[in-house]
Amino acid sequence: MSKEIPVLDYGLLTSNPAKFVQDLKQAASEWGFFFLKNHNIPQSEVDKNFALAEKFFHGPNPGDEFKINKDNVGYSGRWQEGYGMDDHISYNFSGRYRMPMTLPPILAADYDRIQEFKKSVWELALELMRGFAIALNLEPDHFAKWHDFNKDPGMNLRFMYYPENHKPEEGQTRIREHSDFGTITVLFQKDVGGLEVLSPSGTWVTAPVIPGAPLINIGDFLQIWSAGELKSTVHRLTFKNGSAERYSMPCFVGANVSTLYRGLL
Ligand SMILES: O=C(O)CCC(=O)C(=O)O
Ligand SMILES: [Fe+2]
Repeated sequence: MSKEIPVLDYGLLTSNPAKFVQDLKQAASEWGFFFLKNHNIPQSEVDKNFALAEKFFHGPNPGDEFKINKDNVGYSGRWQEGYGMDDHISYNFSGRYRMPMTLPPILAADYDRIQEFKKSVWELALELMRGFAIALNLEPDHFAKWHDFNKDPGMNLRFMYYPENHKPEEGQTRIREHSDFGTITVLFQKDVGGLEVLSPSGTWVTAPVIPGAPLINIGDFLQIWSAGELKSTVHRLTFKNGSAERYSMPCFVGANVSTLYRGLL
């Protein structure tokens, strides 16, 4: 079993699909986490998002009207999560439909581009779901067919900012230990790492930042849906692992909001 988070080559999907599916299954059943290189999401778009996030989080507080709403869209300030102990700021671009004029002005101009970006991540996640289905001897669309981007996608693209904080108090974290609840998460990291992942042997392993390779993990629902074959793994960011300013961009991909999960199991 690998001591490090596996790095998968998406290029194998065309050159050697059987090997890709095998790697995918091994990574997801041992670690529940893997890096993916040679995917088709343009790095230039990822860079634009991080540049925008930097402008946004360093800009003025967007104000109450842009605070996170019942549709899980909007801004959350410091210490609003993790029972008041998590030190991060975020902006959630959930779902598919939203009028640009309701976005904070700094983000509004990029609305269409961000929706396109979400769609490209969504499509990548669907290809991975097909790989998982094949790996588990299910029909290829077994998971993917419940994820229709044109309906009511269970998607949240999140800009995250961890401010520099050299004096955290006892018990404070950047993001506390948790697993993600959906199907698949695709995490883009900028330049500063620090994410810790619980390894198969039960030790915390710090994920590197691999330029051009997002970190992908299985969510709770895919773990349940695969009868535990694919693992939803606990992860966290503590201050022990660094206090420098950090940007990340997780994209949480989940089944359509209208899906009655109970019927799928
Ligand atoms: O910022 C990160 O690297 C991880 C964020 C995360 O795990 C989450 O938002 O669920
Ligand atoms: Fe997470």
